[in-house]
Amino acid sequence: MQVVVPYAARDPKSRLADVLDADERRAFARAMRADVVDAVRAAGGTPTLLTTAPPESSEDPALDGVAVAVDDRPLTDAVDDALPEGPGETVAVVMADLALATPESLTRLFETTGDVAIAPGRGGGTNALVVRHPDFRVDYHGASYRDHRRIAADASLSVGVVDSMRLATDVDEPVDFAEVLLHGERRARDWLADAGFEVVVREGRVGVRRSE
Ligand SMILES: Nc1nc2c(ncn2[C@@H]2O[C@H](COP(=O)(O)OP(=O)(O)OP(=O)(O)O)[C@@H](O)[C@H]2O)c(=O)[nH]1
Ligand SMILES: C[C@H](OP(=O)(O)O)C(=O)O
Repeated sequence: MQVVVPYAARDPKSRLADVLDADERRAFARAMRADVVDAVRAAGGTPTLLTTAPPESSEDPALDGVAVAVDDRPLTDAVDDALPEGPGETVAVVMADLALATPESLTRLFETTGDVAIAPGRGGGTNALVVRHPDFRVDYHGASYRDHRRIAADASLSVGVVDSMRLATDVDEPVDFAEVLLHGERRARDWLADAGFEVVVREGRVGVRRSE
């Protein structure tokens, strides 16, 4: 399966700016991206990094052999351009900030039937998609899960939904670090741990703190 992995290269993960400086956000975003690319490959997918700017050649050995498409238009336009253009084509879209994605969870997504299969994100977004029909188009940001269901319904397309904690967890805000530290198994978890983040329980609630 062809799998597009969108990646915002210029100022990644701006909502983490309160806890990570710009270099750290870039490094953490790359760690998540590497985990996603590995998981896609292990699930039998062929990843193409859809990035707003070309990676520097020495930037990331995890991208060795990965096709790169540079498109600096907004996310929706860039992804739309990568979707199936004719019958019989299938393209998946898996966001680069799914730090908990595993080969097993992606295999479930890839095997979910429907003209469109959607893995919703917590908070109303769309973390991953499989598109098997040329009439489907994306509309990201906001309540994009609802918007994507509506777009599919308007085009009389069938929709499968994947109920997956791992695919529902995109890392947008510092509170999401707890999920990565608790459930992550690879680079993104190690990056946070190396940067001094740890899970804390305060008044019965799980949070994170960074050691000095
Ligand atoms: N190619 C491409 N990818 C994007 C763009 N905007 C976001 N992405 C990627 O899409 C996924 C979801 O992005 P968001 O969480 O909405 O945005 P973000 O840039 O990662 O983070 P914030 O700056 O905190 O909003 C991530 O993998 C991003 O790297 C874009 O304009 N173009
Ligand atoms: C791309 C966007 O991500 P979010 O901003 O919800 O993390 C969405 O899922 O529509």
